[in-house]
Amino acid sequence: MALPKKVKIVDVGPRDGLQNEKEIVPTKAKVELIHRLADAGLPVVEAGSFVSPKWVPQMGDSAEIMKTITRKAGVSYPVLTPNMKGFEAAMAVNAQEVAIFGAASESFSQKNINCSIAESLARFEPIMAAAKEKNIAVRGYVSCVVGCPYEGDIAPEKVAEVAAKLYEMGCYEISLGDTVGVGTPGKVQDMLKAVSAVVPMEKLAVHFHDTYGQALANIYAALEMGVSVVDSSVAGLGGCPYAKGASGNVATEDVVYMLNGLGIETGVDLDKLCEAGRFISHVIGRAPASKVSLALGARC
Ligand SMILES: CC(C)(COP(=O)([O-])OP(=O)([O-])OC[C@H]1O[C@@H](n2cnc3c(N)ncnc32)[C@H](O)[C@@H]1OP(=O)([O-])[O-])[C@@H](O)C(=O)NCCC(=O)NCCSC(=O)C[C@@](C)(O)CC(=O)[O-]
Repeated sequence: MALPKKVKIVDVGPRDGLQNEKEIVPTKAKVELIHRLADAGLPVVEAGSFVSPKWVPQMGDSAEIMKTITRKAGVSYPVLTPNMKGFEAAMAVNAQEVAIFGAASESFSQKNINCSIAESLARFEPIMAAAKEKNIAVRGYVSCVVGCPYEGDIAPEKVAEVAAKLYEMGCYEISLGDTVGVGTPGKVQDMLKAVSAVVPMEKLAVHFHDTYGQALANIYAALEMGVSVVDSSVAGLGGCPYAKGASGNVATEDVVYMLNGLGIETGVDLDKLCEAGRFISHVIGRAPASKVSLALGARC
């Protein structure tokens, strides 16, 4: 299949990235990062997460962030909402898009959101109903689409089953998360084949962590199958607090560089993006986990 001409990049750095930092990043720096990402041309910047602050204290300032950011026209700022409490909190600060998050692994579902897959879907029902009434877009995540930190390999059919349920419930897009980054291109294509049999390919996004250095190859494999939405994290920030050892998402800088090389349009300014990555890396006291950012930095 021909590669897509355009790819939508969803930068999840301010959420997926910063939720896993040991030190809590100051709210002011998160706001600045979100502004810089929007200014670099990212059409979607995941801004925070309305989960329990006892579970993920790093996201405890999401309401403050949503109240403080200047929202750029044409940019979406989704936030995670695991239940009605989170959804209502997100509505109180005028979120226009939310994301619900389930898993294809029972064990991961229990560790991450303290309930079974079936219970999680039941919790999402009232969110979907309320979102429909308020005209709020809902994105659906499925974690552990290739492997699980507790159960090992996950069957593509199980991923397809959960993705189909989220799609039938009304999610406008389903993001397929390789939470622990164990996927390789063949496995990713097998998984996408199963999922696209029940959810249209144009409604699917891929979300790869780069733990084993496979993320770019996996993205290319997904593009070959017709996927045109890619999640990534500026400077390769992140990991999941309930997936020990998982490294950050693939770096947005590296994805943009690859897509530029393929002649695929993203609307993202690579220089501004690298600046945003260096900014947040300076705040957290680490070099960016983006090879492209390091290579371009070395040339300056
Ligand atoms: C889902 C819950 C809340 C269930 O947690 P629970 O303990 O089962 O919930 P509960 O309803 O029994 O409530 C317990 C306490 O939490 C409070 N609470 C309950 N809900 C909320 C809320 N929304 N906001 C704030 N507070 C909340 C509630 O008020 C109560 O407070 P207490 O009475 O003890 O003081 C919990 O398990 C949780 O917060 N988990 C966090 C999960 C998380 O954030 N994981 C990381 C994001 S997912 C991810 O990274 C993967 C992804 C998406 O990137 C894709 C991939 O890579 O695979």
